[in-house]
Amino acid sequence: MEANQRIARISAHLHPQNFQEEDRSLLRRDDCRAKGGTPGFKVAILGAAGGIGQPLALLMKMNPLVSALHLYDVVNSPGVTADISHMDTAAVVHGFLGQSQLESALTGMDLVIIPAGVPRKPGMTRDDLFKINAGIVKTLCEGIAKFCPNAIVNLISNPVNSTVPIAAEVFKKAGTYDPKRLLGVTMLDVVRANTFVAEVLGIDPRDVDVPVVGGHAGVTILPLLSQVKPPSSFSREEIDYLTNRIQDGGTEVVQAKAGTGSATLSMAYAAVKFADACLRGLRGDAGVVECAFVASQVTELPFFATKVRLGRTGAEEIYQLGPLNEYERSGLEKAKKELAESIQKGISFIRK
Ligand SMILES: NC(=O)c1ccc[n+]([C@@H]2O[C@H](COP(=O)([O-])OP(=O)(O)OC[C@H]3O[C@@H](n4cnc5c(N)ncnc54)[C@H](O)[C@@H]3O)[C@@H](O)[C@H]2O)c1
Ligand SMILES: O=C(O)C[C@H](O)C(=O)O
Repeated sequence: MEANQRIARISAHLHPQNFQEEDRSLLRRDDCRAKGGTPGFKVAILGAAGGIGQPLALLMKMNPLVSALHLYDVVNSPGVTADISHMDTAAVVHGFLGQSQLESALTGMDLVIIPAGVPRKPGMTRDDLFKINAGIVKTLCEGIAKFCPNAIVNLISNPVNSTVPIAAEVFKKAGTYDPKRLLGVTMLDVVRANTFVAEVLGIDPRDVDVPVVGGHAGVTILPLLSQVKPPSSFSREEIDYLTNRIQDGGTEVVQAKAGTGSATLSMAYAAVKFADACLRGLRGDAGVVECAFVASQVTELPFFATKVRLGRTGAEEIYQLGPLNEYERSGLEKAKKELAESIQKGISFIRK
């Protein structure tokens, strides 16, 4: 490559506002070249300049499985890109600003993570975000269907119980839908559940595994405390305390942030934990199992969060719920009632 081409390539990914059509082929070639020669996956973050997007970009830049990291937003992506790109880790970082650069941001991606959209303020439910976020998710998924239809999608934008059905409908309309590749991110519920259960048991949260099923809002978040690992028993008081705290974890943060947003740092941690599991699955690692909100036949609902096995093609196996106690069976009925409405709301938004 000529010296002037090398400079143009560097300039194009540091200053996405100056991005020219002819830069595209240079960027593609650059994406194929992981610094240090390590092969890896290409990952895009849509909403990369936001409260979740920035720490998520930081942590993905540190992930050795990532060779190219595309940071897309409608504002501020040049600054975030310049900042993150100075980290001396292998992933090559490119920034993309605004709808006209969505194609370049998405082309060739293996994994697309979507934290784009508005967060809650105190007093709001996640469903109150539907009005704004439904349209954002629709537009971004139309881009994915066009420019990287085979990518795995990790959808974070709320209300997840509705945005995942929206994404599915967009992909169906475009003829690109593969349920295995569309995953609603519920990992933060598991991260919280592991932490709160570990506090009660007085053990290291890294040694705890709590399956959290259902969906990602209020009563639809259903921790299965009877299936906690290591096997543990809880008093009725502890079960009530843990179930409520896990279901209200998001609200706890929204209230503490007092109008400035919702969980961003713990969410970025959870998103990276989940994205890393997806990438290990894509690489062909065996036994990668995490909870996610996916198309499912575990209940009568078309989508449901359970443990899934992640493989080369996405969510390759959806696990059944396992034995539930009376408390969990009653929680499941409440969860399904609310979930059914949220799922239908998402589907109707596209089919209307
Ligand atoms: N699934 C979960 O567990 C979970 C956890 C926390 C937050 N969330 C949700 O994640 C979303 C983002 O939260 P946040 O705190 O990062 O919000 P934020 O407002 O800080 O950031 C959102 C970013 O999205 C960008 N954006 C808006 N429209 C866009 C578009 N059309 N294309 C690309 N980018 C666009 C904004 O410019 C902003 O940078 C919210 O909907 C929030 O409720 C989900
Ligand atoms: O609670 C929110 O609005 C954000 C997110 O869904 C969370 O669980 O923290």
